[in-house]
Amino acid sequence: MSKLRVAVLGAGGRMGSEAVRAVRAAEESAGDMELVAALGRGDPLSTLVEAGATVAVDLTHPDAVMANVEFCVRHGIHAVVGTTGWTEERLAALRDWLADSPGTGVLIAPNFGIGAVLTMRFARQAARFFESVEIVELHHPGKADAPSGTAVRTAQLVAGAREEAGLPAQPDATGTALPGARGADVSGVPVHAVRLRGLVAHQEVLFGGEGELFTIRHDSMNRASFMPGVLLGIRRIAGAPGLTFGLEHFMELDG
Ligand SMILES: NC(=O)C1=CN([C@@H]2O[C@H](COP(=O)(O)OP(=O)(O)OC[C@H]3O[C@@H](n4cnc5c(N)ncnc54)[C@H](O)[C@@H]3O)[C@@H](O)[C@H]2O)C=CC1
Ligand SMILES: O=C(O)C1=N[C@H](C(=O)O)C[C@H](O)C1
Repeated sequence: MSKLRVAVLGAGGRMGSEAVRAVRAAEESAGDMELVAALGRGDPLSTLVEAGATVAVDLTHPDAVMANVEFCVRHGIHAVVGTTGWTEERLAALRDWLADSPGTGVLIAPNFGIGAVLTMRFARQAARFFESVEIVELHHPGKADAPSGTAVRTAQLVAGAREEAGLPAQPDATGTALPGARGADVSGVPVHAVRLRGLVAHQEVLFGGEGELFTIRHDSMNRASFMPGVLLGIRRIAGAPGLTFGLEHFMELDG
């Protein structure tokens, strides 16, 4: 079987440099992929074509990711995307590009951490049983966006499950508040973002009912924690044309 020819975009960054290491390590151990390009800011995207990349991993910046993914899709290069910033409008544009490039696959993974994916799944399952829910995400102070893509996705999943179950809006008697004191409202779920030196990537989903609290917490202690998910995405994306949103679709969670 031919090797997957992998390119990493954002290769000089915190996640990108870890992904370069992970792909090289997989090349040594499993031998099913090879790193053919490592692009930093300012490197031309044509390098991907010249290097014959078949899968590109994007770990750049919300301002850069759209142009990168559009280039990949238009050139039939599968993309595994960890970069955040995927609004509904952006996803709609991506679906249009993919419609013009059948056979090309794009994975958007709000979080590559296996435990983070499970957190989202379990939060969705728990949502209908509790009157109240709030999300606290905690990250390193170098993070460009707030709230995190993971927290937004978690809130959307929780909100969807609440709506399906016919739950009313959450109880909250707040009348006066300093702006931001109650967090950001994501689909009716308050999301609070903490930025603190020493943190990597962490999330708590807090559920409350009468006389009962239930907390789901996930901690990524380093960026190596995301790499099994990145490699899973690289290995699966060529067999999944179109848009896959969320690593859970490659994890056989219902099997
Ligand atoms: N899905 C997941 O599991 C994870 C996602 N992320 C996301 O990945 C993204 C990157 O995070 P970090 O590595 O912490 O950021 P970072 O700032 O350390 O690295 C980003 C790198 O991308 C480079 N860059 C910017 N524009 C570029 C372009 N057009 N082409 C090539 N390189 C470009 C920058 O120079 C920098 O080296 C963020 O959106 C972050 O939220 C981060 C951790 C896990
Ligand atoms: O910027 C980060 O660090 C992370 N970004 C992703 C997000 O916004 O959810 C994933 C993880 O939380 C780390």
